[in-house]
Amino acid sequence: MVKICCIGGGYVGGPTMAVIAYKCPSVVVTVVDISVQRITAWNSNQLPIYEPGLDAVVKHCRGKNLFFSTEVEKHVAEADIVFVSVNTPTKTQGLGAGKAADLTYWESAARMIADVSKSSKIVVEKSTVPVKTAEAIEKILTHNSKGMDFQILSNPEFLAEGTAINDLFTPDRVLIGGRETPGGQKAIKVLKDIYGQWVPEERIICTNLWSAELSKLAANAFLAQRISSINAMSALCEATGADVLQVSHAIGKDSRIGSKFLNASVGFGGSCFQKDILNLVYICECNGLSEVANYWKQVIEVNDYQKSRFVNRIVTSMFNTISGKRIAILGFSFKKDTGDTRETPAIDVCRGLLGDQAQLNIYDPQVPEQQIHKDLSMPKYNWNYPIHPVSMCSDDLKQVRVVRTAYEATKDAHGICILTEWDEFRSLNFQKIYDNMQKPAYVFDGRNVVDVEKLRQIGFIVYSIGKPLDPWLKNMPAVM
Ligand SMILES: NC(=O)C1=CN([C@@H]2O[C@H](COP(=O)(O)OP(=O)(O)OC[C@H]3O[C@@H](n4cnc5c(N)ncnc54)[C@H](O)[C@@H]3O)[C@@H](O)[C@H]2O)C=CC1
Ligand SMILES: O=C(O)[C@H]1O[C@H](OP(=O)(O)OP(=O)(O)OC[C@H]2O[C@@H](n3ccc(=O)[nH]c3=O)[C@H](O)[C@@H]2O)[C@H](O)[C@@H](O)[C@@H]1O
Repeated sequence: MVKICCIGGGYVGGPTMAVIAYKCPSVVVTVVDISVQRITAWNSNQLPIYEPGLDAVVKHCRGKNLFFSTEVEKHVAEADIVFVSVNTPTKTQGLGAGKAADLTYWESAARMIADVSKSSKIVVEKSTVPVKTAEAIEKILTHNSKGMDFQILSNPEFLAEGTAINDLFTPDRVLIGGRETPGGQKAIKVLKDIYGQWVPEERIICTNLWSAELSKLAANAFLAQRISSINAMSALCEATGADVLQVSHAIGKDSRIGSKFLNASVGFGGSCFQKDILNLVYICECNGLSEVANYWKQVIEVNDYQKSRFVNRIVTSMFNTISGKRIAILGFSFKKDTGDTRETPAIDVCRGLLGDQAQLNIYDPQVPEQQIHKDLSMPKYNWNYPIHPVSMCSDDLKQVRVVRTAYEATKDAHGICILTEWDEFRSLNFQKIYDNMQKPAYVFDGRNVVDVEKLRQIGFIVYSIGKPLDPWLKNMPAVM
């Protein structure tokens, strides 16, 4: 019986291992984490992450062939295959600060594997890492191997939050990179046989280690680039009277371009796009490829521009002052169907509004109040100037109220900002909301979820990213 241990029970480790256990009943899977709180939650009815469909998968296997434990060393020692799915955030200090990946957690996991192992193992990079990380990990493991054989595989994860279970059940592809040696190829086959229990063979791509590592960074860079491209177009649409929804529909019909991932928005968020592109930029710079680095950096510059453009729109639309005005923030997570707020555009938008002295009523169906306060009060690292993190003034933070419904958030507000595309925002009773707001009442839709014409008929002044401007906004001074 194959024993798998996964170090790191986060957004990737938890769902990925749950699905392997579900699809491979003969494999015993144990997820280990140093966070007692997370493991306790995995063993409870309140899982540590909100992900549609995850509860059912976990309940089906937990206690049978899926286990969650804080006994990290014991389970690593017993495993045949060790997945490493620890966090790899952007470095905030020292060499490469603001861009390079911080591999502290990864390295300590690798050293621990070397220390506690008493048998040969396959070690799988599940975390997203800089290309050539496997080489460093190999060195750590082989220098401490005591004669055991460690094969390193790169098996990056492509799931997206909010659709993780579906993505894992029917992945577009599974990527496995390994050494081109007999030992490396044998290890690839072991992992391929596991995925092969539910993923069709033609969807399992096997490459060398460096291609697998780089493909993960490249995939995220290409995806984020599409969003920055359509967001750049959204600014031009607003300036010219074109409609970004019509433009994305028209270009997406070209099968070479394709229709997915062309939704203009207030900006992309999430724990990975910015981090992985910065990492790519750093690797390019280290390899002397400054033109390539600058090209990818621009994807993030446009994303930052889109967030500040949105804040500027709000301020100028409201007579250039939002001081003391109450603004309802609908949605705080970085996308719908997740409670994750890492790098959510809502943080930058809220900080921008608070910096202009607004009062905020924030509502999100999945993000707890304490998380919102934590996110807004944390010093903000600017990736260009990482050594000067900016903190919010504590008086500004006192202007934040977290509420429990969209109706509560919008009561007596001057304006509404929609920052996450939660389905429930599409079916709100906007007439009722309008009646309870200050006038003129504004809606700033950062996700193109509302019916602009319908809201204008009710009486709202509506701004929707990339849509033809409301006559009210056209007469306001230029904002960029
Ligand atoms: N979040 C996502 O949707 C995706 C993330 N990734 C990548 O997967 C990796 C993990 O991401 P997330 O799961 O989102 O991170 P996360 O922060 O949710 O989870 C990481 C977990 O690792 C644990 N950990 C850290 N060091 C440890 C150690 N030495 N021993 C045991 N546990 C340890 C932490 O306590 C934490 O619970 C990252 O490299 C990320 O870039 C890849 C694809 C999708
Ligand atoms: O490496 C990772 O962490 C993952 O990053 C993304 O997944 P995720 O960040 O969970 O979610 P996405 O659906 O990609 O959305 C990211 C951000 O882009 C925004 N977005 C997405 C699509 C779009 O058309 N427009 C747009 O603004 C979303 O609202 C969200 O803020 C990738 O889609 C995954 O393939 C990858 O595994």
